Amino acid sequence: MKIALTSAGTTLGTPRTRAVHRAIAEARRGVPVVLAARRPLIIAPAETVGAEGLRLIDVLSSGQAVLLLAPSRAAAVLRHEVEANAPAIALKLARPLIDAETLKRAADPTMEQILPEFEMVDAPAAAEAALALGKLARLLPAMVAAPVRHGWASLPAGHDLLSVPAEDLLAYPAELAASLTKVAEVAVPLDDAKDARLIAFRALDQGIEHMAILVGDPAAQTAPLVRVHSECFTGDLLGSLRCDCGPQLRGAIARMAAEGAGAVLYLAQEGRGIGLINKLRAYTMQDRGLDTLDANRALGWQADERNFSIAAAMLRALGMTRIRLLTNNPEKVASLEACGIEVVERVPHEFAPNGVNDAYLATKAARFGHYLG
Ligand SMILES: Nc1nc2c(ncn2[C@@H]2O[C@H](COP(=O)(O)OP(=O)(O)OP(=O)(O)O)[C@@H](O)[C@H]2O)c(=O)[nH]1
Ligand SMILES: [Zn+2]
Repeated sequence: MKIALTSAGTTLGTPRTRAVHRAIAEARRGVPVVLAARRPLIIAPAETVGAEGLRLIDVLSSGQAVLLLAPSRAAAVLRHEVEANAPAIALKLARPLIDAETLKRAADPTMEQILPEFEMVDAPAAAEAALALGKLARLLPAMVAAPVRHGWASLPAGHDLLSVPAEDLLAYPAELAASLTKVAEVAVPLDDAKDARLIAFRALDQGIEHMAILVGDPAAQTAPLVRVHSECFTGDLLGSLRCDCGPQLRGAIARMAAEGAGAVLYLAQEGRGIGLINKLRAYTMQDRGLDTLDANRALGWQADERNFSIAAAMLRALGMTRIRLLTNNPEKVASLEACGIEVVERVPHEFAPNGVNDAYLATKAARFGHYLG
């Protein structure tokens, strides 16, 4: 099959999310994809593209090849300031594209920073969508990109690449929230709340499920107690002392049990939406002296990449649009209200520092504006 035919979203009336899911799978394997736009690009993540992928880009593209980075990462690689609000910064790459290892190091500040001098050039128009694909794939937001060669669609078999519309990548977060469906509901008595039920929500995104943990019958209350909790493998499951997530999760459930009702939304948005592996990389940067916010930025991510429209959609499906929110985070309140949820009260959810997470909590107060201590 040739490139033009694989552009899902327009063929057979398939939802526009389908091309994005396929592109995510290709990106994670390091296979280049065509970014369909007025000036189409062939792109692949710096983190996963190997020698073979780079060779394919060389064959299928012409014109200036670049490495696209988020401004916060580009500034470190270039060793000078860049426009912080630019959608992406482009660094010139010489052809043939041969050095996959250097590209990986340029993407990843946790690796040894043996880097050549890079030169900044104008970013292509579709650069933001290219970086969006890296982020959706939970890879480092660093993409190799080059203009698609004229006549690319008539290349021999074996060179057929998936094509994904740039606009579909940018529209994806909103499409995702709209795709949520309730798929299972069952009683699961918990240590801290015997009268608990789990309701699973599935979005059209590769099987990551979001859970609602209901204690009692919160929807029957005029403004039930709700905790919107982002998944934390290290804190929730392993009891990591680096954060406060474990005590916040168990504490929320215990409090709801004491009140007789409440709901915890357990969102598959690990590491404030950057994914577990990137959170572990952010921890490495924190061990080198950065705080939690600057560590995210050093990797090319924003401080908080969560999509709270998913939480709002779940609350609506559960019949809870007027809530008391257990949180210390003013952004969470604002984000939910922006999605149409009425937060009638913010209920503090503070736990004492444990000797390891003290600086993390202090940063949340000082730099994220959390109501703490
Ligand atoms: N990127 C990153 N994520 C972290 C770090 N520490 C914890 N997290 C993640 O932060 C998320 C926890 O956020 P929440 O519990 O919703 O907390 P919050 O936004 O700080 O607000 P509260 O409602 O007050 O707790 C989880 O997904 C954790 O994995 C870190 O150092 N870096
Ligand atoms: Zn945590």
